[in-house]
Amino acid sequence: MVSIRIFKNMMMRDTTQLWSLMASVTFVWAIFKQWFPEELGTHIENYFRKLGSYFYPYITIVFHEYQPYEFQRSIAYTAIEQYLGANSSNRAKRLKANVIRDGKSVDLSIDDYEDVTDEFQGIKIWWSSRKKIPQQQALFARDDNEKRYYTLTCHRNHRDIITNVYLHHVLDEGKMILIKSRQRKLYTNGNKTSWSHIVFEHPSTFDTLAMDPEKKKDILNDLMTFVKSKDYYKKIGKSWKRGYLLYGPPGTGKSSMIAAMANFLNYDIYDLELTSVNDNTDLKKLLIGTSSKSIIVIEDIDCSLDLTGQRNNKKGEKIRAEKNPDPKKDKKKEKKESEVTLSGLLNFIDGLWSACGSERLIVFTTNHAEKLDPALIRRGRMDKHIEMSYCCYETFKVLAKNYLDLESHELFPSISKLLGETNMTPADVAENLMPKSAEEDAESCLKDLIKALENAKEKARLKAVEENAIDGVPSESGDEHPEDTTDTVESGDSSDEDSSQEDG
Ligand SMILES: Nc1ncnc2c1ncn2[C@@H]1O[C@H](COP(=O)(O)OP(=O)(O)OP(=O)(O)O)[C@@H](O)[C@H]1O
Ligand SMILES: [Mg+2]
Repeated sequence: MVSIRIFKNMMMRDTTQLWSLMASVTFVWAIFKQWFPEELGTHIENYFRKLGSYFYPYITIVFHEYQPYEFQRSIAYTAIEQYLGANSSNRAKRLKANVIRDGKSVDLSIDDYEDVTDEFQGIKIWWSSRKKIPQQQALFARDDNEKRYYTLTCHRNHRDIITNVYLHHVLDEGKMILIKSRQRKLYTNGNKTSWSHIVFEHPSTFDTLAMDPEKKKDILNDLMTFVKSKDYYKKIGKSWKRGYLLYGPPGTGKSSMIAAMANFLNYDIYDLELTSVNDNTDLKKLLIGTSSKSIIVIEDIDCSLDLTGQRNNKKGEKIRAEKNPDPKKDKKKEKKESEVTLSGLLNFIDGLWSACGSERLIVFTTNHAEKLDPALIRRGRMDKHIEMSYCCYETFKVLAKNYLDLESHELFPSISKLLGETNMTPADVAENLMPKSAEEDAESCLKDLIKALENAKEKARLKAVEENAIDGVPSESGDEHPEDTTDTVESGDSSDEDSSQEDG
Protein backbone atom coordinates (compact mmCIF):
# COMPACT_ATOMS: atom_id res chain seq x y z
CA MET A 1 0.00 0.00 0.00
CA VAL A 2 2.81 2.33 1.08
CA SER A 3 4.88 1.37 -1.95
CA ILE A 4 1.94 2.13 -4.24
CA ARG A 5 1.59 5.54 -2.69
CA ILE A 6 5.32 6.25 -3.06
CA PHE A 7 5.20 5.06 -6.65
CA LYS A 8 2.19 7.21 -7.33
CA ASN A 9 3.88 10.28 -5.82
CA MET A 10 7.00 9.58 -7.83
CA MET A 11 4.92 9.19 -10.94
CA MET A 12 3.06 12.40 -10.38
CA ARG A 13 6.26 14.29 -9.54
CA ASP A 14 8.09 12.88 -12.56
CA THR A 15 5.14 13.66 -14.75
CA THR A 16 5.02 17.25 -13.52
CA GLN A 17 8.77 17.74 -13.92
CA LEU A 18 8.77 16.30 -17.40
CA TRP A 19 5.81 18.49 -18.30
CA SER A 20 7.59 21.65 -17.20
CA LEU A 21 10.75 20.60 -19.07
CA MET A 22 8.72 19.97 -22.23
CA ALA A 23 6.93 23.29 -21.80
CA SER A 24 10.27 25.14 -21.48
CA VAL A 25 11.69 23.44 -24.58
CA THR A 26 8.52 24.29 -26.54
CA PHE A 27 8.76 27.90 -25.42
CA VAL A 28 12.45 28.25 -26.38
CA TRP A 29 11.80 26.54 -29.70
CA ALA A 30 8.91 28.92 -30.50
CA ILE A 31 11.39 31.84 -30.16
CA PHE A 32 14.16 30.28 -32.24
CA LYS A 33 11.95 28.63 -34.89
CA GLN A 34 11.55 31.81 -36.96
CA TRP A 35 15.34 31.92 -37.67
CA PHE A 36 15.33 28.54 -39.42
CA PRO A 37 14.15 27.82 -42.98
CA GLU A 38 10.68 26.24 -42.89
CA GLU A 39 11.74 22.74 -44.02
CA LEU A 40 14.62 22.55 -41.57
CA GLY A 41 12.34 23.88 -38.82
CA THR A 42 9.87 21.05 -39.44
CA HIS A 43 12.69 18.48 -39.31
CA ILE A 44 14.00 19.85 -36.04
CA GLU A 45 10.49 19.93 -34.62
CA ASN A 46 9.88 16.28 -35.54
CA TYR A 47 13.22 15.35 -34.04
CA PHE A 48 12.38 17.12 -30.78
CA ARG A 49 8.98 15.47 -30.70
CA LYS A 50 10.58 12.03 -31.02
CA LEU A 51 13.15 12.89 -28.40
CA GLY A 52 10.45 14.22 -26.11
CA SER A 53 8.32 11.13 -26.46
CA TYR A 54 11.40 9.02 -25.65
CA PHE A 55 11.87 10.79 -22.32
CA TYR A 56 8.19 11.30 -21.59
CA PRO A 57 6.48 7.95 -21.92
CA TYR A 58 2.98 9.13 -21.06
CA ILE A 59 0.10 10.18 -23.21
CA THR A 60 -2.63 12.58 -22.20
CA ILE A 61 -6.13 12.73 -23.59
CA VAL A 62 -8.26 15.82 -23.00
CA PHE A 63 -12.06 15.80 -22.74
CA HIS A 64 -13.60 19.26 -22.94
CA GLU A 65 -16.95 20.05 -21.41
CA TYR A 66 -18.05 21.85 -24.55
CA GLN A 67 -16.90 21.07 -28.07
CA PRO A 68 -16.36 24.06 -30.37
CA TYR A 69 -19.63 25.22 -31.98
CA GLU A 70 -21.68 22.88 -29.83
CA PHE A 71 -24.12 24.28 -27.33
CA GLN A 72 -24.77 21.01 -25.61
CA ARG A 73 -22.47 19.62 -22.95
CA SER A 74 -20.26 16.88 -24.37
CA ILE A 75 -21.73 13.43 -23.72
CA ALA A 76 -18.25 12.05 -23.05
CA TYR A 77 -17.51 14.76 -20.46
CA THR A 78 -20.83 14.12 -18.69
CA ALA A 79 -20.26 10.37 -18.68
CA ILE A 80 -16.70 10.77 -17.31
CA GLU A 81 -18.02 13.12 -14.63
CA GLN A 82 -20.50 10.45 -13.52
CA TYR A 83 -17.94 7.66 -13.70
CA LEU A 84 -15.33 9.52 -11.66
CA GLY A 85 -17.95 10.71 -9.18
CA ALA A 86 -19.08 7.15 -8.57
CA ASN A 87 -15.70 5.42 -8.67
CA SER A 88 -13.40 7.92 -6.97
CA SER A 89 -15.64 9.59 -4.44
CA ASN A 90 -13.91 7.77 -1.58
CA ARG A 91 -10.46 8.65 -2.93
CA ALA A 92 -10.95 12.26 -4.02
CA LYS A 93 -10.46 14.89 -1.34
CA ARG A 94 -12.90 17.45 -2.70
CA LEU A 95 -16.23 16.63 -4.27
CA LYS A 96 -19.03 18.65 -5.78
CA ALA A 97 -22.58 17.73 -4.75
CA ASN A 98 -25.68 18.17 -6.84
CA VAL A 99 -29.03 17.42 -5.23
CA ILE A 100 -31.40 15.57 -7.54
CA ARG A 101 -34.78 13.85 -7.51
CA ASP A 102 -36.54 16.50 -5.46
CA GLY A 103 -33.85 16.41 -2.80
CA LYS A 104 -34.04 12.65 -2.36
CA SER A 105 -30.52 11.85 -3.54
CA VAL A 106 -27.15 13.51 -4.03
CA ASP A 107 -25.08 13.29 -7.17
CA LEU A 108 -21.31 13.56 -6.50
CA SER A 109 -18.54 14.56 -8.88
CA ILE A 110 -14.89 15.44 -8.31
CA ASP A 111 -14.20 19.13 -7.78
CA ASP A 112 -12.07 21.39 -10.01
CA TYR A 113 -8.29 20.83 -9.78
CA GLU A 114 -8.74 17.43 -8.20
CA ASP A 115 -6.55 14.46 -9.27
CA VAL A 116 -7.62 10.87 -8.86
CA THR A 117 -6.25 7.55 -10.04
CA ASP A 118 -8.08 4.62 -11.48
CA GLU A 119 -6.97 1.09 -12.23
CA PHE A 120 -8.11 -1.04 -15.15
CA GLN A 121 -6.83 -4.56 -15.83
CA GLY A 122 -3.77 -3.77 -13.69
CA ILE A 123 -3.07 -0.52 -15.58
CA LYS A 124 -2.86 2.75 -13.69
CA ILE A 125 -4.71 5.77 -15.10
CA TRP A 126 -4.46 9.34 -13.84
CA TRP A 127 -7.50 11.60 -14.13
CA SER A 128 -7.43 15.34 -13.49
CA SER A 129 -10.23 17.86 -13.43
CA ARG A 130 -9.13 21.28 -14.67
CA LYS A 131 -10.62 24.52 -15.87
CA LYS A 132 -9.44 27.46 -17.95
CA ILE A 133 -10.57 30.80 -16.62
CA PRO A 134 -10.98 33.59 -19.16
CA GLN A 135 -8.30 36.24 -18.66
CA GLN A 136 -10.66 39.14 -18.16
CA GLN A 137 -13.27 37.82 -15.87
CA ALA A 138 -15.18 40.25 -13.71
CA LEU A 139 -14.62 39.73 -10.03
CA PHE A 140 -18.14 38.56 -9.26
CA ALA A 141 -18.98 37.17 -12.66
CA ARG A 142 -20.66 33.79 -12.87
CA ASP A 143 -18.37 31.00 -14.00
CA ASP A 144 -20.32 30.39 -17.27
CA ASN A 145 -17.26 31.21 -19.34
CA GLU A 146 -14.94 28.87 -17.52
CA LYS A 147 -13.86 26.03 -19.74
CA ARG A 148 -13.74 22.78 -17.84
CA TYR A 149 -12.01 19.66 -19.01
CA TYR A 150 -10.80 16.30 -17.79
CA THR A 151 -7.41 14.89 -18.70
CA LEU A 152 -6.56 11.23 -18.76
CA THR A 153 -2.89 10.29 -18.50
CA CYS A 154 -1.51 6.80 -18.97
CA HIS A 155 1.67 5.09 -20.10
CA ARG A 156 1.93 5.09 -23.87
CA ASN A 157 2.48 1.30 -23.86
CA HIS A 158 -1.17 1.01 -22.81
CA ARG A 159 -2.47 3.40 -25.41
CA ASP A 160 -4.47 0.78 -27.33
CA ILE A 161 -6.16 -0.82 -24.38
CA ILE A 162 -6.95 2.58 -22.86
CA THR A 163 -8.43 4.07 -26.01
CA ASN A 164 -10.15 0.94 -27.28
CA VAL A 165 -11.32 -0.74 -24.12
CA TYR A 166 -10.98 1.40 -21.00
CA LEU A 167 -12.59 4.52 -22.47
CA HIS A 168 -15.58 2.51 -23.70
CA HIS A 169 -15.90 1.06 -20.23
CA VAL A 170 -15.80 4.53 -18.64
CA LEU A 171 -18.31 6.01 -21.08
CA ASP A 172 -20.72 3.07 -20.83
CA GLU A 173 -20.60 2.99 -17.05
CA GLY A 174 -20.93 6.78 -16.82
CA LYS A 175 -23.96 6.72 -19.09
CA MET A 176 -25.55 3.94 -17.05
CA ILE A 177 -25.08 5.93 -13.82
CA LEU A 178 -26.55 8.98 -15.53
CA ILE A 179 -29.61 7.05 -16.64
CA LYS A 180 -30.17 5.57 -13.21
CA SER A 181 -29.88 8.90 -11.44
CA ARG A 182 -31.80 11.05 -13.88
CA GLN A 183 -35.45 11.92 -13.49
CA ARG A 184 -37.48 10.23 -16.13
CA LYS A 185 -39.93 12.20 -18.19
CA LEU A 186 -43.32 11.75 -19.71
CA TYR A 187 -43.49 13.67 -22.97
CA THR A 188 -46.70 14.64 -24.73
CA ASN A 189 -47.15 16.35 -28.08
CA GLY A 190 -49.23 19.26 -26.74
CA ASN A 191 -47.81 21.45 -29.47
CA LYS A 192 -48.22 20.13 -33.03
CA THR A 193 -44.53 19.65 -33.69
CA SER A 194 -42.79 19.60 -30.36
CA TRP A 195 -42.88 17.76 -27.08
CA SER A 196 -43.58 19.10 -23.63
CA HIS A 197 -42.79 17.05 -20.58
CA ILE A 198 -43.47 16.45 -16.92
CA VAL A 199 -41.58 14.22 -14.47
CA PHE A 200 -42.72 10.62 -14.92
CA GLU A 201 -43.64 9.10 -11.57
CA HIS A 202 -46.15 6.36 -12.35
CA PRO A 203 -46.07 3.75 -9.56
CA SER A 204 -46.92 0.75 -11.75
CA THR A 205 -44.26 -1.98 -11.77
CA PHE A 206 -44.15 -5.59 -12.89
CA ASP A 207 -44.74 -6.51 -9.23
CA THR A 208 -47.99 -4.57 -9.06
CA LEU A 209 -49.11 -5.63 -12.54
CA ALA A 210 -51.54 -8.52 -12.27
CA MET A 211 -51.31 -11.04 -15.07
CA ASP A 212 -50.47 -14.65 -15.69
CA PRO A 213 -46.99 -15.16 -14.13
CA GLU A 214 -45.75 -17.12 -17.15
CA LYS A 215 -46.73 -14.30 -19.51
CA LYS A 216 -45.14 -11.76 -17.21
CA LYS A 217 -41.90 -13.73 -17.08
CA ASP A 218 -41.89 -13.99 -20.85
CA ILE A 219 -42.29 -10.20 -21.25
CA LEU A 220 -39.58 -9.48 -18.67
CA ASN A 221 -37.21 -11.83 -20.48
CA ASP A 222 -38.01 -10.16 -23.77
CA LEU A 223 -37.26 -6.70 -22.34
CA MET A 224 -34.06 -7.84 -20.67
CA THR A 225 -32.88 -9.48 -23.87
CA PHE A 226 -33.66 -6.31 -25.80
CA VAL A 227 -31.63 -4.01 -23.55
CA LYS A 228 -28.62 -6.29 -23.70
CA SER A 229 -28.74 -6.81 -27.45
CA LYS A 230 -27.04 -3.73 -28.84
CA ASP A 231 -24.27 -5.75 -30.48
CA TYR A 232 -26.63 -8.47 -31.65
CA TYR A 233 -28.88 -5.96 -33.47
CA LYS A 234 -25.78 -4.49 -35.07
CA LYS A 235 -24.61 -7.93 -36.15
CA ILE A 236 -27.89 -8.83 -37.81
CA GLY A 237 -28.14 -5.40 -39.46
CA LYS A 238 -31.32 -4.32 -37.67
CA SER A 239 -31.83 -1.07 -35.84
CA TRP A 240 -31.98 -1.49 -32.10
CA LYS A 241 -35.71 -1.10 -31.69
CA ARG A 242 -38.63 -3.28 -30.82
CA GLY A 243 -42.34 -2.94 -31.38
CA TYR A 244 -45.01 -4.15 -28.98
CA LEU A 245 -48.72 -4.43 -29.59
CA LEU A 246 -50.81 -4.54 -26.42
CA TYR A 247 -54.39 -5.52 -27.04
CA GLY A 248 -57.37 -6.35 -24.90
CA PRO A 249 -60.56 -4.91 -23.44
CA PRO A 250 -60.55 -1.64 -21.49
CA GLY A 251 -59.27 -1.93 -17.93
CA THR A 252 -57.07 -4.97 -18.44
CA GLY A 253 -53.81 -3.14 -17.71
CA LYS A 254 -52.38 -2.02 -21.08
CA SER A 255 -51.46 1.47 -19.89
CA SER A 256 -50.27 0.05 -16.56
CA MET A 257 -48.04 -2.35 -18.50
CA ILE A 258 -46.43 0.55 -20.42
CA ALA A 259 -45.69 2.37 -17.16
CA ALA A 260 -44.27 -0.84 -15.68
CA MET A 261 -42.03 -1.28 -18.76
CA ALA A 262 -40.75 2.30 -18.43
CA ASN A 263 -40.04 1.82 -14.74
CA PHE A 264 -38.34 -1.50 -15.35
CA LEU A 265 -36.09 -0.22 -18.14
CA ASN A 266 -35.64 3.28 -16.74
CA TYR A 267 -36.87 4.75 -20.02
CA ASP A 268 -38.72 7.98 -20.79
CA ILE A 269 -42.18 7.80 -22.32
CA TYR A 270 -43.32 9.73 -25.39
CA ASP A 271 -47.11 9.60 -25.40
CA LEU A 272 -47.93 10.40 -29.01
CA GLU A 273 -51.47 11.66 -29.55
CA LEU A 274 -51.87 11.09 -33.29
CA THR A 275 -55.12 13.02 -33.44
CA SER A 276 -53.31 16.27 -32.66
CA VAL A 277 -50.62 15.80 -35.31
CA ASN A 278 -51.29 17.76 -38.51
CA ASP A 279 -49.69 15.59 -41.13
CA ASN A 280 -46.95 13.08 -41.90
CA THR A 281 -44.30 15.81 -41.94
CA ASP A 282 -45.16 16.87 -38.40
CA LEU A 283 -45.25 13.23 -37.38
CA LYS A 284 -41.68 12.83 -38.64
CA LYS A 285 -40.55 15.96 -36.82
CA LEU A 286 -42.01 14.69 -33.59
CA LEU A 287 -40.55 11.23 -33.91
CA ILE A 288 -37.10 12.50 -34.84
CA GLY A 289 -37.27 14.66 -31.71
CA THR A 290 -37.46 11.62 -29.44
CA SER A 291 -34.40 10.48 -27.54
CA SER A 292 -32.95 7.02 -27.09
CA LYS A 293 -33.88 4.90 -24.07
CA SER A 294 -37.49 5.74 -24.53
CA ILE A 295 -40.86 4.16 -25.20
CA ILE A 296 -42.97 5.79 -27.88
CA VAL A 297 -46.60 5.05 -27.15
CA ILE A 298 -49.57 5.36 -29.46
CA GLU A 299 -52.68 4.46 -27.45
CA ASP A 300 -55.90 3.29 -29.09
CA ILE A 301 -54.27 3.10 -32.50
CA ASP A 302 -57.53 1.93 -34.11
CA CYS A 303 -59.26 5.14 -32.96
CA SER A 304 -56.44 7.43 -34.06
CA LEU A 305 -55.80 6.12 -37.52
CA ASP A 306 -58.19 4.83 -40.12
CA LEU A 307 -56.76 1.94 -42.03
CA THR A 308 -57.70 3.39 -45.39
CA GLY A 309 -55.22 6.13 -44.65
CA GLN A 310 -57.75 8.62 -43.31
CA ARG A 311 -58.06 9.14 -39.65
CA ASN A 312 -61.17 8.22 -37.82
CA ASN A 313 -60.82 10.45 -34.86
CA LYS A 314 -63.54 9.32 -32.50
CA LYS A 315 -62.37 11.35 -29.55
CA GLY A 316 -61.60 14.38 -31.73
CA GLU A 317 -64.93 14.18 -33.53
CA LYS A 318 -66.82 14.13 -30.29
CA ILE A 319 -65.01 17.15 -28.93
CA ARG A 320 -65.43 18.98 -32.24
CA ALA A 321 -69.14 18.20 -32.42
CA GLU A 322 -69.61 19.73 -29.01
CA LYS A 323 -67.50 22.77 -29.68
CA ASN A 324 -68.45 23.41 -33.27
CA PRO A 325 -71.95 22.60 -34.42
CA ASP A 326 -71.34 23.94 -37.95
CA PRO A 327 -70.91 20.82 -40.13
CA LYS A 328 -69.10 22.71 -42.92
CA LYS A 329 -66.54 24.11 -40.57
CA ASP A 330 -66.25 20.72 -39.05
CA LYS A 331 -65.58 19.16 -42.44
CA LYS A 332 -62.88 21.69 -43.23
CA LYS A 333 -61.19 21.05 -39.96
CA GLU A 334 -61.55 17.32 -40.48
CA LYS A 335 -59.89 17.61 -43.88
CA LYS A 336 -57.04 19.59 -42.42
CA GLU A 337 -56.64 17.17 -39.57
CA SER A 338 -56.90 13.95 -41.52
CA GLU A 339 -53.49 14.05 -43.10
CA VAL A 340 -51.56 11.60 -40.95
CA THR A 341 -51.93 8.38 -42.85
CA LEU A 342 -51.29 4.77 -42.19
CA SER A 343 -48.65 4.81 -44.91
CA GLY A 344 -47.01 7.81 -43.22
CA LEU A 345 -46.77 5.86 -40.02
CA LEU A 346 -45.53 2.73 -41.78
CA ASN A 347 -42.94 4.74 -43.70
CA PHE A 348 -41.72 6.15 -40.49
CA ILE A 349 -41.48 2.79 -38.75
CA ASP A 350 -39.66 1.24 -41.69
CA GLY A 351 -37.62 4.17 -42.94
CA LEU A 352 -36.73 6.97 -40.60
CA TRP A 353 -37.40 4.88 -37.55
CA SER A 354 -34.75 2.46 -38.67
CA ALA A 355 -32.28 5.14 -39.62
CA CYS A 356 -32.37 7.50 -36.66
CA GLY A 357 -31.58 6.85 -33.03
CA SER A 358 -31.57 3.55 -31.24
CA GLU A 359 -32.68 1.74 -28.12
CA ARG A 360 -36.33 2.57 -28.44
CA LEU A 361 -39.53 0.67 -27.97
CA ILE A 362 -42.67 1.57 -29.83
CA VAL A 363 -45.90 0.41 -28.23
CA PHE A 364 -49.35 0.45 -29.79
CA THR A 365 -52.41 -0.27 -27.70
CA THR A 366 -55.85 -1.19 -28.93
CA ASN A 367 -59.09 -2.66 -27.67
CA HIS A 368 -59.69 -4.23 -31.10
CA ALA A 369 -56.63 -5.98 -32.51
CA GLU A 370 -58.80 -7.53 -35.23
CA LYS A 371 -59.52 -4.06 -36.67
CA LEU A 372 -55.86 -3.32 -37.31
CA ASP A 373 -54.33 -3.58 -40.74
CA PRO A 374 -52.08 -6.67 -40.82
CA ALA A 375 -49.40 -4.50 -42.46
CA LEU A 376 -49.19 -2.37 -39.34
CA ILE A 377 -48.76 -5.19 -36.90
CA ARG A 378 -46.68 -7.62 -38.88
CA ARG A 379 -43.51 -8.86 -37.23
CA GLY A 380 -40.67 -6.47 -37.82
CA ARG A 381 -43.04 -3.60 -37.09
CA MET A 382 -44.84 -4.91 -34.05
CA ASP A 383 -42.50 -7.70 -33.00
CA LYS A 384 -44.36 -8.89 -29.94
CA HIS A 385 -48.10 -9.12 -29.55
CA ILE A 386 -49.34 -9.23 -25.97
CA GLU A 387 -52.92 -9.93 -25.07
CA MET A 388 -54.14 -8.36 -21.84
CA SER A 389 -57.21 -10.35 -20.93
CA TYR A 390 -59.91 -10.62 -18.31
CA CYS A 391 -59.01 -11.48 -14.78
CA CYS A 392 -58.16 -15.13 -14.28
CA TYR A 393 -57.40 -16.78 -10.93
CA GLU A 394 -53.64 -16.18 -11.27
CA THR A 395 -54.25 -12.50 -11.96
CA PHE A 396 -56.64 -12.27 -9.02
CA LYS A 397 -54.01 -13.77 -6.68
CA VAL A 398 -51.55 -10.99 -7.60
CA LEU A 399 -54.23 -8.34 -6.99
CA ALA A 400 -55.23 -9.93 -3.65
CA LYS A 401 -51.58 -9.90 -2.58
CA ASN A 402 -51.10 -6.27 -3.66
CA TYR A 403 -54.39 -4.86 -2.43
CA LEU A 404 -55.06 -6.94 0.68
CA ASP A 405 -51.74 -8.60 1.53
CA LEU A 406 -53.48 -11.95 1.21
CA GLU A 407 -51.83 -15.05 -0.25
CA SER A 408 -54.64 -17.44 0.58
CA HIS A 409 -58.10 -17.38 2.09
CA GLU A 410 -61.02 -19.77 2.42
CA LEU A 411 -62.99 -17.61 -0.05
CA PHE A 412 -60.36 -17.99 -2.78
CA PRO A 413 -61.83 -21.24 -4.23
CA SER A 414 -65.28 -19.59 -4.69
CA ILE A 415 -63.65 -16.61 -6.39
CA SER A 416 -61.62 -18.93 -8.62
CA LYS A 417 -64.84 -20.73 -9.67
CA LEU A 418 -66.68 -17.48 -10.40
CA LEU A 419 -63.77 -16.06 -12.39
CA GLY A 420 -63.94 -19.17 -14.57
CA GLU A 421 -67.63 -18.55 -15.19
CA THR A 422 -67.72 -14.83 -15.91
CA ASN A 423 -65.51 -12.13 -17.40
CA MET A 424 -64.34 -9.28 -15.22
CA THR A 425 -61.47 -6.94 -15.93
CA PRO A 426 -58.55 -6.61 -13.49
CA ALA A 427 -59.60 -2.95 -13.09
CA ASP A 428 -63.06 -4.04 -11.81
CA VAL A 429 -61.60 -6.76 -9.60
CA ALA A 430 -59.09 -4.27 -8.18
CA GLU A 431 -61.84 -1.76 -7.49
CA ASN A 432 -63.80 -4.38 -5.52
CA LEU A 433 -60.73 -5.45 -3.56
CA MET A 434 -59.93 -1.93 -2.42
CA PRO A 435 -61.19 -1.24 1.14
CA LYS A 436 -63.74 1.59 1.02
CA SER A 437 -63.46 2.52 4.68
CA ALA A 438 -61.08 2.03 7.59
CA GLU A 439 -63.48 -0.56 9.08
CA GLU A 440 -63.54 -2.79 6.02
CA ASP A 441 -61.24 -5.79 6.40
CA ALA A 442 -59.84 -8.19 3.80
CA GLU A 443 -62.67 -10.68 4.19
CA SER A 444 -65.40 -8.13 3.56
CA CYS A 445 -63.51 -6.96 0.43
CA LEU A 446 -63.42 -10.55 -0.83
CA LYS A 447 -67.15 -10.84 -0.13
CA ASP A 448 -67.74 -7.61 -2.09
CA LEU A 449 -65.86 -9.15 -4.98
CA ILE A 450 -67.90 -12.37 -4.81
CA LYS A 451 -71.09 -10.31 -4.86
CA ALA A 452 -69.87 -8.30 -7.86
CA LEU A 453 -68.89 -11.48 -9.72
CA GLU A 454 -72.28 -13.06 -9.03
CA ASN A 455 -74.03 -9.90 -10.25
CA ALA A 456 -71.92 -9.87 -13.38
CA LYS A 457 -72.68 -13.53 -14.00
CA GLU A 458 -76.40 -12.94 -13.56
CA LYS A 459 -76.36 -9.91 -15.89
CA ALA A 460 -74.57 -11.92 -18.54
CA ARG A 461 -77.11 -14.73 -18.18
CA LEU A 462 -80.06 -12.34 -18.55
CA LYS A 463 -78.47 -10.74 -21.56
CA ALA A 464 -77.97 -14.11 -23.19
CA VAL A 465 -81.62 -14.98 -22.51
CA GLU A 466 -82.70 -11.67 -24.04
CA GLU A 467 -80.60 -12.17 -27.14
CA ASN A 468 -81.77 -15.71 -27.62
CA ALA A 469 -85.37 -14.51 -27.31
CA ILE A 470 -84.75 -11.90 -30.05
CA ASP A 471 -83.23 -14.59 -32.26
CA GLY A 472 -86.28 -16.78 -31.57
CA VAL A 473 -84.24 -19.48 -29.85
CA PRO A 474 -86.02 -20.83 -26.80
CA SER A 475 -83.70 -20.71 -23.87
CA GLU A 476 -83.52 -22.61 -20.65
CA SER A 477 -83.07 -20.12 -17.92
CA GLY A 478 -80.57 -20.85 -15.26
CA ASP A 479 -77.35 -22.56 -16.01
CA GLU A 480 -76.06 -21.56 -19.41
CA HIS A 481 -72.51 -20.25 -19.56
CA PRO A 482 -72.47 -16.48 -19.86
CA GLU A 483 -70.23 -15.37 -22.63
CA ASP A 484 -71.59 -12.01 -23.68
CA THR A 485 -71.06 -8.46 -22.67
CA THR A 486 -72.77 -6.79 -19.78
CA ASP A 487 -72.45 -3.23 -18.55
CA THR A 488 -69.63 -3.97 -16.19
CA VAL A 489 -68.41 -7.24 -17.63
CA GLU A 490 -66.85 -7.30 -21.04
CA SER A 491 -67.08 -10.17 -23.43
CA GLY A 492 -64.02 -11.88 -24.70
CA ASP A 493 -61.70 -14.71 -24.12
CA SER A 494 -61.33 -15.25 -20.43
CA SER A 495 -59.02 -18.16 -20.91
CA ASP A 496 -55.61 -17.55 -19.51
CA GLU A 497 -53.79 -19.36 -22.21
CA ASP A 498 -50.66 -17.53 -23.20
CA SER A 499 -51.45 -15.70 -26.35
CA SER A 500 -48.39 -13.53 -26.44
CA GLN A 501 -46.16 -14.50 -29.31
CA GLU A 502 -42.69 -13.66 -30.25
CA ASP A 503 -40.96 -13.59 -33.54
CA GLY A 504 -38.37 -16.21 -34.24
N1 LIG B 1 -53.42 -6.17 -15.00
C1 LIG B 1 -53.58 -5.25 -14.06
N2 LIG B 1 -52.81 -5.27 -12.95
C2 LIG B 1 -52.95 -4.36 -11.99
N3 LIG B 1 -53.83 -3.36 -12.03
C3 LIG B 1 -54.62 -3.28 -13.11
C4 LIG B 1 -54.53 -4.22 -14.18
N4 LIG B 1 -55.43 -3.89 -15.11
C5 LIG B 1 -56.05 -2.81 -14.66
N5 LIG B 1 -55.58 -2.43 -13.47
C6 LIG B 1 -56.07 -1.30 -12.67
O1 LIG B 1 -57.06 -0.65 -13.44
C7 LIG B 1 -56.70 0.67 -13.80
C8 LIG B 1 -56.94 0.84 -15.29
O2 LIG B 1 -56.02 0.05 -16.01
P1 LIG B 1 -55.33 0.51 -17.37
O3 LIG B 1 -55.49 1.98 -17.55
O4 LIG B 1 -53.94 0.00 -17.36
O5 LIG B 1 -56.21 -0.26 -18.41
P2 LIG B 1 -56.14 -0.23 -20.00
O6 LIG B 1 -56.07 -1.63 -20.45
O7 LIG B 1 -55.07 0.69 -20.42
O8 LIG B 1 -57.56 0.38 -20.36
P3 LIG B 1 -57.97 1.19 -21.69
O9 LIG B 1 -58.06 0.21 -22.80
O10 LIG B 1 -59.30 1.76 -21.32
O11 LIG B 1 -56.94 2.24 -21.90
C9 LIG B 1 -55.25 0.82 -13.45
O12 LIG B 1 -54.98 2.08 -12.91
C10 LIG B 1 -54.98 -0.26 -12.43
O13 LIG B 1 -55.19 0.26 -11.15
MG1 LIG C 1 -55.07 2.55 -21.44
